[in-house]
Amino acid sequence: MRIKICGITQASQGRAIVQAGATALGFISVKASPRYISPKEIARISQDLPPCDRIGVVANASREEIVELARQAPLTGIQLHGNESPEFCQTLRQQLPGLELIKALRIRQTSDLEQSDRYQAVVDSLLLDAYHPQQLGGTGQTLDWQALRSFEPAIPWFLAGGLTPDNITQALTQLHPQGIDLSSGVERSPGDKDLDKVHALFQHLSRLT
Ligand SMILES: O=C(O)c1ccccc1N[C@@H]1O[C@H](COP(=O)(O)O)[C@@H](O)[C@H]1O
Repeated sequence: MRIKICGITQASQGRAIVQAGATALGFISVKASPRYISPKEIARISQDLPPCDRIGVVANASREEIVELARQAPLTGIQLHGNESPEFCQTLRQQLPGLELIKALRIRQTSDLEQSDRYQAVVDSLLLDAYHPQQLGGTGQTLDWQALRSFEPAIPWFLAGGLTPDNITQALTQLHPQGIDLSSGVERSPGDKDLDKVHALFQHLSRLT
């Protein structure tokens, strides 16, 4: 299973998190977020990381802004966390053929899962996050895992939204995503990761396998 820890702002924390077992790190390129990090800083942190996927998280950015982000920072993928349309994703995929595209869907009610049908041919992976009226992400709000049990898209998906070391076992006994994504659940404050929580997460995960 892929394990993505999002909202990295410090090189030493990024390194320690990959050494603990994360397969992917997420960097928030959304200026309104308290976890925002510039492309230059992403490039600096990436220089010293063990091998891992490096995902830039954007929300309602223009194609030009995303292409520029990918030019400045050595990313392996882009997570689209806003209201990007399937057509937008398809064109972006043609512009950035080497990069993984992850489309985040913010789920308010079970019927919102139907949106996924329109994205499966134009992105590499999906990510399900909880809906919040004021915040785009990093909210700490969980999804109704029971309601997701029938979610079986044709492409890989990440479960996100309020996952923590304390609830990950419960989530993964109900659901079998190809990846999980955690941010605020392994933090001391926005952008400052708590390595004790990260290690606790991997302990819980090791008991599941
Ligand atoms: O973390 C942010 O600040 C953020 C801002 C804008 C878009 C996405 C953001 N984070 C994403 O939110 C989810 C879940 O976070 P949490 O575990 O509930 O705190 C995760 O996919 C982050 O990539």
